[in-house]
Amino acid sequence: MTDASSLSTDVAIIGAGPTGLFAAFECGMLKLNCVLLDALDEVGGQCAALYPEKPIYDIPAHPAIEGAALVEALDRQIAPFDVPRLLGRRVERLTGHRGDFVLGTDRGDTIRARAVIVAAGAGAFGPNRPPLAGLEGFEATGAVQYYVRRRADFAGTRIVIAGGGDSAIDWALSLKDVAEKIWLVHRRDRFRAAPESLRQLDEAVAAGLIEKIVPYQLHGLHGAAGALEGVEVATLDGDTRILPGNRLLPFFGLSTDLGPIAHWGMDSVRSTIPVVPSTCETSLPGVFAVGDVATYPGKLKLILQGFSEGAMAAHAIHPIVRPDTALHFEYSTSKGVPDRA
Ligand SMILES: Cc1cc2nc3c(=O)[nH]c(=O)nc-3n(C[C@H](O)[C@H](O)[C@H](O)COP(=O)(O)OP(=O)(O)OC[C@H]3O[C@@H](n4cnc5c(N)ncnc54)[C@H](O)[C@@H]3O)c2cc1C
Repeated sequence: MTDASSLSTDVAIIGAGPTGLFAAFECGMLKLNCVLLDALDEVGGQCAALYPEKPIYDIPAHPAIEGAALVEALDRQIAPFDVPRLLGRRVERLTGHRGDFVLGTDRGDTIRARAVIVAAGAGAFGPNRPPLAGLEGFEATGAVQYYVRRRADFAGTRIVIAGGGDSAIDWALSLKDVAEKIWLVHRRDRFRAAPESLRQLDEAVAAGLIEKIVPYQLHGLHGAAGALEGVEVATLDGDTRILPGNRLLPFFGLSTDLGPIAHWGMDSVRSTIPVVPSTCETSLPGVFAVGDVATYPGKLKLILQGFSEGAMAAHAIHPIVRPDTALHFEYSTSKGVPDRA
């Protein structure tokens, strides 16, 4: 849906990442109507926008599934419920109270909802960018990128990868099969990643497929008109060298920002929203939070945890929307899912 401007629903779900999509399924199973809203033009949140080709290994019953494939499967799972979606719209305003909320988007849409699920993940997420002179010009041509959407785009390139965590190492390992050369730059001698990744990194370094550049940090970019010809790196003592890369992939983490959500009156702590662990209700009655944006003691920012939070929130919302109908817990049956082929 692209031009709807006024809608009424049982549940408004802000964020169509993996947990927002699955929360829509759980609402559907309980016969609660919902609407999905997302600031991005496509569903899937981080999985679609940041790592569509990266395998995910910790989704139950999927030994490995790529980000895009997971999103496609979640989307197929909610298809029977015909959930309206307002994409490319950022929710800016939330007013009202438990049982009667009004949401407003930056495109002028108005959505009335009896309950709200905030599945906003990292909020307005973006990469932490290195402070290098002339960076924008190289970003504009794609010589500097922060995500790998298609490995094929890096075929035959000479890539400088910067960072010392899982993303830097995983992408170095993944791209070594297509790139001409990979340098892995880190300001410390030691990398912090899963033991198996570190083992594979040692193997690739020994085989000459990846060259570790440590302890160095990014210092400058060389080239003209957006064409990268070299990446200058420096030690803390000021020794410099130039790596003749034509692509730079800095992996310095994501900066997170709740954006407008921070002004809706809910308690928040460092870009997350504390919730009651058994229901996922926030400090604002009738507003629930699930997935990466939700926090409570023991919270793991994993997709599988977001799925279970979506189920808990949907069950907690049922009495708000259907106060006169008792909810008898049932296992999933075809009864709950309309028109499944
Ligand atoms: C490189 C990488 C690898 C990862 N690998 C794994 C892994 O192997 N296993 C795993 O479990 N997790 C992994 N994760 C983490 C996983 O992607 C997140 O836990 C997951 O995406 C959280 O889902 P979510 O739906 O809560 O939020 P998100 O995926 O962040 O989606 C939130 C959505 O909300 C939207 N939004 C935010 N604010 C608004 C607003 N005001 N109005 C409208 N829309 C809004 C955003 O546009 C976004 O689309 C990885 C993350 C990264 C970056």
